[in-house]
Amino acid sequence: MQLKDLFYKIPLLATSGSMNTDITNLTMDSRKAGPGSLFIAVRGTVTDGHSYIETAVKQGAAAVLCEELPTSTVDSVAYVQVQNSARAMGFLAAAFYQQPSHKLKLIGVTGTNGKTSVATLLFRLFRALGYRCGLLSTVQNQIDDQVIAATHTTPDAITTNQLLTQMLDHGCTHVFMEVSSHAVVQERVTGLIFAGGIFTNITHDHLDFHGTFDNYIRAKKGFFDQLPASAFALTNVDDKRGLVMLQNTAARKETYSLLTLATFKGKIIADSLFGLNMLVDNQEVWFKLIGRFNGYNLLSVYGAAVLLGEDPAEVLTLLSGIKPPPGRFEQVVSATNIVGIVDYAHTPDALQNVLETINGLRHTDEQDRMPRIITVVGCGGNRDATKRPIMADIACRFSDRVILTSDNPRFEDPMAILEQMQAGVSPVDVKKAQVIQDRRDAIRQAVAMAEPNDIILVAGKGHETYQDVQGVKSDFDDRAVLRDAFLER
Ligand SMILES: CC(=O)N[C@H]1[C@@H](OP(=O)(O)OP(=O)(O)OC[C@H]2O[C@@H](n3ccc(=O)[nH]c3=O)[C@H](O)[C@@H]2O)O[C@H](CO)[C@@H](O)[C@@H]1O[C@H](C)C(=O)N[C@@H](C)C(=O)N[C@H](CCC(=O)O)C(=O)O
Ligand SMILES: Nc1ncnc2c1ncn2[C@@H]1O[C@H](COP(=O)(O)OP(=O)(O)OP(=O)(O)O)[C@@H](O)[C@H]1O
Ligand SMILES: N[C@H](CCC[C@H](N)C(=O)O)C(=O)O
Ligand SMILES: [Mg+2]
Repeated sequence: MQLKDLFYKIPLLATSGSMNTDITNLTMDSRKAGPGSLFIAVRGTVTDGHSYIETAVKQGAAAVLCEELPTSTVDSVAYVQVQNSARAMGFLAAAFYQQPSHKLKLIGVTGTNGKTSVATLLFRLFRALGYRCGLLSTVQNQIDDQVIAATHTTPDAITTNQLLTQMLDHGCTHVFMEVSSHAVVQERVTGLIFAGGIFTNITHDHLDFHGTFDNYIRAKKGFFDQLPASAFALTNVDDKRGLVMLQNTAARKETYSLLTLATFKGKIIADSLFGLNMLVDNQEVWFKLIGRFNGYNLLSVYGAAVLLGEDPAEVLTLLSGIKPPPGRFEQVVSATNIVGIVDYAHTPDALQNVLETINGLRHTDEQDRMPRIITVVGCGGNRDATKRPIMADIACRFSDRVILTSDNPRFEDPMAILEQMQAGVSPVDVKKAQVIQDRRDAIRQAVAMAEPNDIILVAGKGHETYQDVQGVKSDFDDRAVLRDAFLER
């Protein structure tokens, strides 16, 4: 494709060299640039892509897109200056891959918690309805049965358009993707045409990146602001910010609620360790998912499916048979009936929801003993530090015993993270909490402490199969560690 054909919707500030230059690939990483590449220089959080323009050119890049033209240029290379390269990259990537998002129904899910759950349920539901589908999620990307490892919750614009093209080639008609707040701010979803957007909820997270909660809200809202009039925007009106999200959207506004009037109305009849019994638009249904928060997820999935033209009764029948995604309230039960629950709760709200659910589900046993809740939890390094003391406090308030441990420390000192968590434990709860830095030892200790019928919540890593320490990812799977600890007991 020629360079000039890529600039649909992008105002150009200046150009040098030939706009007829042939472009065979796009990259924002100089290390991947080569002959035929258009290197896009993006200003990042760690470094500035503009510093690598010369390297990319030396490696053979055919053209450069940047916000600031370099002082010395190479005659055989084309240079294009734009106001915002990250934004331009969104439109360029869509143009380079010939607008794959226009040719299928792309649904985006945003919110602090529930994105993976909702996107995965939609993917499974639409496959059960007989469609070929694609999924872009934290756990994995998928084209029907083909699994493609995910590096991010929302991939960059080039990867997304490339994956959408593969999905189209496979015959996919529907694609469900998570839209993280980082992705909105970094323009990773710019240039995509969505058929629908779903908002789950917004609570404390990522304040390291967004600075303030208001900025975080604005980032999420930015996704709805860019939806076209042909799309639907489906929001949770029980969330304080549910309607704010839709304030400036051109899309058709639709709502769901467990508490009030809405386009899609649900009510929880019963919540047990075996699933949820709900009324959805006055139809009684049993679902395999657990917890009130999953009532919201299921309702949004139902609403989106109906908005996409599916038959409500058929949707409910199929949805009632669908299992939760991996690492979300996943149970591992010991031979002596100690109930292990592995859950991806890595925000204060998610942790509180899961613990409230567990508290609501436990009953006294035959000996009239109330099962204890033992929580093993940590917080990730190089991520929002302000959630650490809050999560430790929540763990203690809603559990009988707590073991604070490492999550993915990344490049931080694990003990420093744990000290910040400990600072949140209120004096009345100090006796409940202990620190065991090594996550395997922490899980083993929880198992050693547990008696039959007790519940061990291992929170924060869910489906993850590694632990990231100093940039090195070693094998680690909470579910496997728990299973082994049960066997060793
Ligand atoms: C904080 C953040 O979002 N960082 C993302 C961002 O990186 P960055 O801004 O730090 O980039 P940088 O290292 O400063 O580099 C700037 C530019 O120079 C380029 N470069 C750099 C070095 C070089 O030698 N040559 C070169 O060309 C880089 O390719 C880049 O284009 O852009 C990169 C390329 O798209 C992402 O891989 C990277 O994700 C990092 C790995 C990350 O951990 N992101 C997390 C926080 C994230 O995005 N999470 C959300 C989910 C959050 C949630 O909702 O829970 C997600 O969507 O995954
Ligand atoms: N609708 C919801 N409301 C509140 N908490 C939820 C909801 N759905 C799931 N959770 C909790 O949040 C955890 C993460 O869920 P999920 O992976 O679906 O969220 P996510 O938004 O994709 O997270 P991430 O930002 O990491 O991609 C779950 O393990 C559960 O504890
Ligand atoms: N998408 C979230 C996942 C956090 C998961 C937790 N295990 C951690 O590593 O902090 C993030 O990137 O902040
Ligand atoms: Mg996710």
